[in-house]
Amino acid sequence: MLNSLHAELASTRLFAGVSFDAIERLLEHCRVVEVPADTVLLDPAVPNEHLYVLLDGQVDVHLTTLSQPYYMRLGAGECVGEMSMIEARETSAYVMVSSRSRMLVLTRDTMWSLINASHALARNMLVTLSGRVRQGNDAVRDSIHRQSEFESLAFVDGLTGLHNRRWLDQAFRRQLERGLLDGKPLSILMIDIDHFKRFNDTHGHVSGDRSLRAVALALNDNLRPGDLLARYGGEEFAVLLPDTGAPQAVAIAERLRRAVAEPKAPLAADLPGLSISLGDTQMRPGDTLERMLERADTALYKAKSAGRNRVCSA
Ligand SMILES: Nc1nc2c(ncn2[C@@H]2O[C@H](COP(=O)(O)OP(=O)(O)OP(=O)(O)O)[C@@H](O)[C@H]2O)c(=O)[nH]1
Repeated sequence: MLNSLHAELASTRLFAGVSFDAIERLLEHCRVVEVPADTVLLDPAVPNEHLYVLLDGQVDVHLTTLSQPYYMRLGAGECVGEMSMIEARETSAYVMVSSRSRMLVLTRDTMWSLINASHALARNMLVTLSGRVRQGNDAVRDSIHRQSEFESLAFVDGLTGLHNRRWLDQAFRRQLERGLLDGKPLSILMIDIDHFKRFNDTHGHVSGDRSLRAVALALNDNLRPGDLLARYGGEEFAVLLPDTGAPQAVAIAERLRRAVAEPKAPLAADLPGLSISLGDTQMRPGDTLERMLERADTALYKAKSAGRNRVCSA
């Protein structure tokens, strides 16, 4: 019986390469148990008194609650409960038996006796613990990565893929502060699609969305790498042109207007074309983002009143 157990243990992480002569007597104190599926083996709220070496079956590790998906699934050859055994503390996770399992159960005393009796087992324990630390680090890194993905998603407009108003508020403000310090010129354009309500009413919202994306792409394709573009809201866009004075800003605005009115490769080729109106303004001493946006908006309103599909300056 013991010899067949040795054979099984020899293929586990904890007992790999361990000479059983030195520990045979200690193993006699251990139990091999069968545990049905859905048994909660470890629970952070319940003190743990055992280390389990999985001989057969499968257990799931859940980090926060058992109702959350498992974080890690462990099979034959793995062990659980070693950290709480060594530290004599509560377990750091839940462990639930996910399919009927056979396990060798060690008490804390037996575990320490085994570690004292076998260098190989002590080394295996170190390697196991180091693996747990690495898994912990990986989990932290993944969660930081996911968090930064969520944060960057919070700055992106879902329909057009452009940056959104929240991003604009920060990025434009930062750039304006830099401009005020450097004393270099800086311009802002406000852009609005012409008669977009009529377009939606005539062709439907789905076509409206496609055209909105096509306009966003045309704007993006016709700006320089350092220019900042955002969807301001609805069918309105805003552009910040760093290091750009009035004549150049008007030329860029004109290039954007043409790119939409006379697209080279229209994305929504099956839909009627659209035009945009633009208002531009330049940074003045002591300017604020709000004042610049307001002036650009007033200029845009002039462009609309003057017949649309044109650029007007503040
Ligand atoms: N399809 C679609 N339509 C939108 C979206 N956001 C805003 N709109 C529509 O854009 C239209 C804007 O209408 P208005 O503000 O009256 O302006 P307009 O019809 O473009 O007229 P002018 O600006 O004066 O040329 C509204 O009908 C909105 O519903 C969007 O994400 N998708």
